[in-house]
Amino acid sequence: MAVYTRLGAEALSAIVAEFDIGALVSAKGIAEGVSNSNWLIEARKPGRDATRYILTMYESRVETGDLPFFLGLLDHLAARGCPVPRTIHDRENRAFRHHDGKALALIEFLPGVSVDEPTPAQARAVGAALAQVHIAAAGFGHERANSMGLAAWQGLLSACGADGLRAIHPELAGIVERELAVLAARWPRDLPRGVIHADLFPDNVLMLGDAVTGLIDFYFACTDITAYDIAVTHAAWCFSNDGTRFRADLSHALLTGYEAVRPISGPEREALPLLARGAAMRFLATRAYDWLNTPADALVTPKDPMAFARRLEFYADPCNSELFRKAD
Ligand SMILES: Nc1ncnc2c1ncn2[C@@H]1O[C@H](COP(=O)(O)OP(=O)(O)OP(=O)(O)O)[C@@H](O)[C@H]1O
Ligand SMILES: N[C@@H](CCO)C(=O)O
Repeated sequence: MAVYTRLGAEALSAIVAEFDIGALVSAKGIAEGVSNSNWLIEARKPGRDATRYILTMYESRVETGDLPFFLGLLDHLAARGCPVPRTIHDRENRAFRHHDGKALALIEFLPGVSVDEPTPAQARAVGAALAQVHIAAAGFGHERANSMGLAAWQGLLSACGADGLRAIHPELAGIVERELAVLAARWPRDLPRGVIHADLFPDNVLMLGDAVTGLIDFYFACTDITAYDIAVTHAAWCFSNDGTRFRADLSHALLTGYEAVRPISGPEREALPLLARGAAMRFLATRAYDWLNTPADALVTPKDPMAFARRLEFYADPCNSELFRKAD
């Protein structure tokens, strides 16, 4: 269970008292998520119904210096009608505060559940919501470099070493060497850039039926190639979990939904096959590193790097190069 910090009832009540949300009614640790500690809390003002919130305590993977960017972005997008949670500021109008040396923030609770097996209608809605974020983020005015770009993939994979990669799968070192060389030589430099989510997996999208009710977990958000975010979302949504089965129906729906809100330009479309190889490499790199470096007794089970090696092979196959061509 990913609640790394224990907070007793007194501590939780004291934290809640720093916000103008009434008194604490209930608090429950949330098992999902691996980066931070999260609680679902309820608070009530006198004579009102209880309201739900998410309390997040940032653990070592999130830099406190990045919080003004992440939390400011949520407020910017929410104010422009995007389905993202607002932050609740404390009585001194601060978006985050500290407790026992760790940063914490209170975030609006949004209804919905994460889907395991998306339908085309759901993929379409996610594509549209992603495009809405790309447009709304344009006026945000703050920048954050992508800490998970090409240099980070190279660093993580070289830390794994060829022997480590071969221990995961006999062919993995060869795939990584070949693909990193292609990505380093051909990574686009002149495509439109903006703020991107960079990790829009199904577990970071809350849905009710076919509607997106929440995009969450913006803790990899950064300034990078806008179309790279389409590629990340494509890699995350359009395959079976193990990466063995490509879902053309979800791919078509995701891209169509996106284009209903923000057109994909000719150069962006041309670059998508390569950007998708990069997206697959990004998650292959972090998963391979975690696979080799997570202690056996850790609270979290590492995710399968081969699921993204298979996606990478799919995107690199010239037979699939038509995949991102405009349909219809
Ligand atoms: N604003 C919200 N409204 C409703 N539920 C939320 C909200 N934010 C988070 N959750 C719930 O908490 C869970 C964990 O949140 P989140 O994915 O942000 O955690 P994390 O540890 O930062 O994630 P990750 O490990 O994916 O980086 C989500 O799966 C969701 O169930
Ligand atoms: N969404 C990522 C984990 C967080 O970056 C993955 O599935 O590997």
